[in-house]
Amino acid sequence: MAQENVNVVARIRPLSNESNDGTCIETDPISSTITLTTNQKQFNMDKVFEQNATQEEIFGYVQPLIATVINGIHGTIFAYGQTGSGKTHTMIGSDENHGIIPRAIEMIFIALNEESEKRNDNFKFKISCTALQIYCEKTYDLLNGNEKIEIPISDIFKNAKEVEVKSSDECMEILKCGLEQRKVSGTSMNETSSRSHAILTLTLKTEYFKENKKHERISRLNMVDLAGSESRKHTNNNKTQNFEASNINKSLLTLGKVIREIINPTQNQVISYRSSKLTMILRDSLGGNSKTTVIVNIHSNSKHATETSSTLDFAVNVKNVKNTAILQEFITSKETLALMQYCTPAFFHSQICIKTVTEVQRLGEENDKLKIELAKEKKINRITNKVCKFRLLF
Ligand SMILES: Nc1ncnc2c1ncn2[C@@H]1O[C@H](COP(=O)(O)OP(=O)(O)OP(=O)(O)O)[C@@H](O)[C@H]1O
Repeated sequence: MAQENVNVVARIRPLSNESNDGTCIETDPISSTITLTTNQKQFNMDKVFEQNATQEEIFGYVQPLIATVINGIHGTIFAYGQTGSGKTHTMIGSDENHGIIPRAIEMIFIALNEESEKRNDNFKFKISCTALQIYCEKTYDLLNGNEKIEIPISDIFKNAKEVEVKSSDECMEILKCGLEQRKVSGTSMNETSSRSHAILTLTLKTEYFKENKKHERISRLNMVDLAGSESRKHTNNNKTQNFEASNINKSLLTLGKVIREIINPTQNQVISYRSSKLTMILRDSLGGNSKTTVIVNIHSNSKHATETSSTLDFAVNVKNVKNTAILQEFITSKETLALMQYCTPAFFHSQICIKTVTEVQRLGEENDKLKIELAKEKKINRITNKVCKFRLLF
């Protein structure tokens, strides 16, 4: 269970023609460095994608993370950056030019269907999805058809509507319907500006038998399209948009604060995950049990130099966050499976049961070891008795 840093990749969007002020950065893709030309400050990333990078190239970079989710490890990909920097373009894209989410869904279905064909009947899988939005510090379920019902944050994934999907097309159809409920509005910075953070989660359950043992894996892939930070200087917002922007900025500031707390812990400090809905949901992805990639989207026009600088500061900080991703596998022996027949299916699938099963399995294994030791001891006793009898004869 090795610790691993959050992986951070920068994607520079093409310069917009809002002004002819040129760019505020220089990039070196070989050393993955971005230099802010206003103060020559250098920022080191794990990878830098320049303006002409395609959606395929970006997806190619996150493919290994998706492969690990397919193999039973939790994963998170999230896009961070100022408004209009290309987060939704990167995560969702358009019908003609798919972003990470539709490509990831397709990859997962292809991989699991192939595995299923390869192993004949000895491989089953189930995929389900949830879609949430955090709008003005309230969490809503994008799949329940009623955007007005706020869902309680305590155990959010249990409270969210989870829909089982049988194909990538079905999954995309459902998520698209959900995303249509998302709060979006036209601002002076972006005609289709997201006013909420969207969190789409796929849960993958796979099972197969090996050496009379059932191997079950349950992993989650969180794909997050954050709302973008906004500077009042560059927007011409109405009252509602200003209220939304201040909530977005507040939750992004909390995200930054939590990250600074994780990387610079002080004695007895409790990380303030609970200070915002976003950090509560991303808790496992930042300093927890997940493999995480953050894509920082950069709007490099010179007039956005201050926002670009703060995005790059965020990138450098989040790169120092360490996660410990653990294989989410439950192995059950034939004996335990037999025992489980006495449980109701609901009980069987509950967390409690999984814990009980793991405990029963652990005790079973301990029992097997004890039996072997006992057998060895009996054998030694028999030999000792024989030696004693033999000695008595002489
Ligand atoms: N790499 C890119 N190549 C081509 N067009 C891009 C790229 N990145 C962004 N755009 C375009 O810029 C506009 C704004 O992008 P997008 O909506 O993805 O920004 P955003 O960061 O999600 O903004 P917000 O935070 O306001 O929702 C869109 O029209 C999008 O198509």
